Order: sequence, then structure tokens, then C-alpha cells
Amino acid sequence: MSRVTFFEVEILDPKTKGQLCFLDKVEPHATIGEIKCLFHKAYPQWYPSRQALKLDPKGKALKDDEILQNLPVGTTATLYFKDLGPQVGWTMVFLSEYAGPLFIYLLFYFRLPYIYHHKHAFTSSPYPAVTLACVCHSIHYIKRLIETIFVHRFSHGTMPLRNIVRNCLYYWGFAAWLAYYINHPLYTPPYYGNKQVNYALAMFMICQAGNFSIHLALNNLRSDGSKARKIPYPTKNPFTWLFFFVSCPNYTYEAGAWFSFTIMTQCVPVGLFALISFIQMTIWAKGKHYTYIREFKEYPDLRMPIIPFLL
Ligand SMILES: CCCCCCCCCCCCCCC/C=C/C(=O)SCCNC(=O)CCNC(=O)[C@H](O)C(C)(C)COP(=O)(O)OP(=O)(O)OC[C@H]1O[C@@H](n2cnc3c(N)ncnc32)[C@H](O)[C@@H]1OP(=O)(O)O
Ligand SMILES: NC(=O)C1=CN([C@@H]2O[C@H](COP(=O)(O)OP(=O)(O)OC[C@H]3O[C@@H](n4cnc5c(N)ncnc54)[C@H](OP(=O)(O)O)[C@@H]3O)[C@@H](O)[C@H]2O)C=CC1
Repeated sequence: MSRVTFFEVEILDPKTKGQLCFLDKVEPHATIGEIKCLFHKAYPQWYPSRQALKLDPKGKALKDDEILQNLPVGTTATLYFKDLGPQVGWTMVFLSEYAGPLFIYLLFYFRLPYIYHHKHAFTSSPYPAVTLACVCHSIHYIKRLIETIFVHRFSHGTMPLRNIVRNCLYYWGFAAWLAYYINHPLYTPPYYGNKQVNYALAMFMICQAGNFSIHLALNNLRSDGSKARKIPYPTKNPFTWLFFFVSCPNYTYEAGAWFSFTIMTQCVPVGLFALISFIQMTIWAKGKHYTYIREFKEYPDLRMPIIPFLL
């Protein structure tokens, strides 16, 4: 009869190297996720999604599905703990991020009392650009809500609470600021009139369709149920052909949508929002692009992070 060799796991504080917890008789095929649950029993304040366990204090966090006996450790494994801080579920994050701007914008569109002069309460703008802007803004956030619920397959279960605060301040604040100006009774419509609005509307819709197509393509990468990151490739859908040239075409389309919205409304706060979003997405796209290059030797050479041949 074969004898199972149990493992011992000691969990240390990376700064003091002091022992936080000692687990004996851990099954060799226990996963990191299961070890986190055992650690949680000793420290109820550190629920599993709040914990990162590492083999090296400065190394990468181990994934929840990694198996103890497959790690480069002896029968006594030393793991280092990092508290990731309070966590919130991704769906919760995205829903609050996107439902906020949707409703805030409508308050300004319908000119609720106390926003503008009382004589304008519940009046509407005579300019089609204002109505179209409201439709486009709503379509964008309804689409993001639908994608959050039905399309995205996130690899992390949670996200740091501080990010939700940052993202909500960003989205809600900008939604109020740009809605205030676009729906203002003194708003002046775009310089080139309907022609400018219609071209911008067409560009906006193309970018929304493109962004949605990329999200579907990313979703299909995980149709096998895995949480791994794979190389995304163009599919039969022409909107995904941007993958020939960039690593994050969803960001390219997103930036395109906000620049189109700027042209449609010809409004300075919208342009500022588009610019800051573009800078933020460029930073993230560069990070993702270099991670792809590092992780995949066969990664296509032609791709740039966000703007074909340029950036
Ligand atoms: C006039 C008005 C002007 C106003 C100006 C305002 C300017 C404001 C600029 C700010 C702009 C902000 C714009 C936000 C807009 C957002 C829009 C969106 O909709 S984006 C969609 C939402 N997405 C996000 O917010 C991204 C959130 N994701 C993350 O932050 C990361 O994925 C992650 C931290 C959750 C995980 O990072 P990842 O790189 O995947 O993991 P690593 O393993 O490489 O870890 C890196 C580092 O992070 C630590 N980490 C990992 N997971 C967590 C976690 N759950 N909680 C806390 N920390 C985590 C990990 O330990 C690593 O740290 P290390 O020290 O190396 O151990
Ligand atoms: N206006 C603005 O300022 C911003 C708007 N956005 C909008 O939000 C959308 C989502 O943003 P963000 O979450 O940063 O987008 P990501 O491209 O990081 O992720 C989108 C989804 O695809 C998954 N995914 C990404 N790459 C891969 C891969 N190689 N293999 C498998 N799955 C993958 C992600 O999973 P995982 O959980 O592993 O990451 C996630 O579920 C953007 O496309 C954009 O429309 C985003 C940023 C800023």
C-alpha cells in the first residue's frame, strides 16, 4: 500500500520573515486556493481573494489552481503572504462604474430642476446633436453593462476596492461635467452642422461595433472554460482585423468612439475626457503588449500596442 507524503506549509510575512501560520499534513495535491482557505481560518480578516501567496517575497503571486506538489518546493513549503487590501467582485465594479454615467447624463438631458436656471426645468434642446449625443452616450453605457453581464470572462475574481473608487469618480465626474455642457441651454451646435454630426455619428457607431466585436473575440478565447491569457487573432469578422496591427484593438475602438463623440458635440470637456481615456488606455495597452511579447515567443511582430504602426 502506497503511503501519502503530506506537506508542511509555512506562511511568512515577507517584511519581518516572521511566521504567520504553519499548516501540517497538507495534501500534496492541495491547490493554492485551498491553502488560502486554510490560512483564512487562522486569519478571518484575510478572506481568500484578499490574499496573494508567493514563493519569493518579490516574485509573482501563485495562481489559485496551482498544485502544491508541482511547485519547486520540498515537503516543507515556504510561502510569503501579501495582503491585497479590500476586494470587490468585478461585476459589482463594472455595474456601478457604468450605471452611474447612464443615469447622471439623463438628469442633465431632461434638465431636472436646480441644474440650470429654473425657467429651463424639463425643457429640451432644439438641436438634433444634443438628442443624438444623449442616444449615443446611453447606447455606449448600456452596451458596457450588457458586456459586463453577458460577455466578459474575467480571470481575476475580484479587484481592489480602491480601483472602484477611482473609476467611479472618473466616470461619474466626467459624465456630469460633459452632460452639463452638452445639455446647457446656451450650448451651440457644431460648426459644420448636420454634416459634422452625421459623419461623427457614423464613426461612433463603427467604433462601438468594433469594440463589441473585439470583446466577443476575447470572450471566445476562453470558450474552453480556462482563465489563461492567449494570443488573440483576427477572425472572420472584419472588425477584428485590427488585431493584425495592434494588441488592444478594443482600446483603439474605445478611443475612436470618444473622439467621434467629441466631434459630434464639439465640446471641450468631452475632448478632455477622450484625451485622458486615450492616455490611460495607451498606458494599459503598452503594459499588455509587452506582457504578450514576454510570454509568447511567436507573438506577431507587426503589432503595436494601440495605434497601428505608431504607438
Ligand atoms: C479636470 C478633471 C481632470 C481629472 C483628471 C483625472 C485624472 C485621473 C486619471 C485616472 C484615470 C483612471 C481611469 C480609469 C478608467 C477606467 C475605465 C474602465 O472601465 S477600465 C475597466 C476596469 N478595469 C480596471 O480598473 C483595471 C483594474 N485592474 C487592475 O487594476 C489589475 O488588473 C489588478 C491590480 C486587479 C491585477 O493586476 P495584474 O497586472 O493583472 O496582476 P499582477 O499579478 O501582474 O499584479 C500586479 C500588482 O497588482 C497586485 N494585485 C494583483 N491583484 C490584485 C488585487 N486583486 N488587489 C490588489 N492588488 C492586486 C499584485 O500583488 C501586484 O503587485 P506586486 O507588488 O508586484 O505584488
Ligand atoms: N473610457 C475609458 O477610459 C476606458 C474604457 N474601457 C472600456 O472597458 C473595456 C474593458 O476594459 P479592460 O477590462 O481594461 O479590457 P481588457 O482587454 O483587459 O479585458 C477585456 C476582457 O477580455 C479578457 N481578455 C483580455 N485579454 C485576453 C487574452 N489575451 N486572453 C483571454 N482573455 C483576455 C479580460 O480578462 P482578464 O480578466 O484576464 O483581464 C476581460 O475579461 C475596454 O475594451 C473599453 O471598452 C477600458 C479602459 C478605459
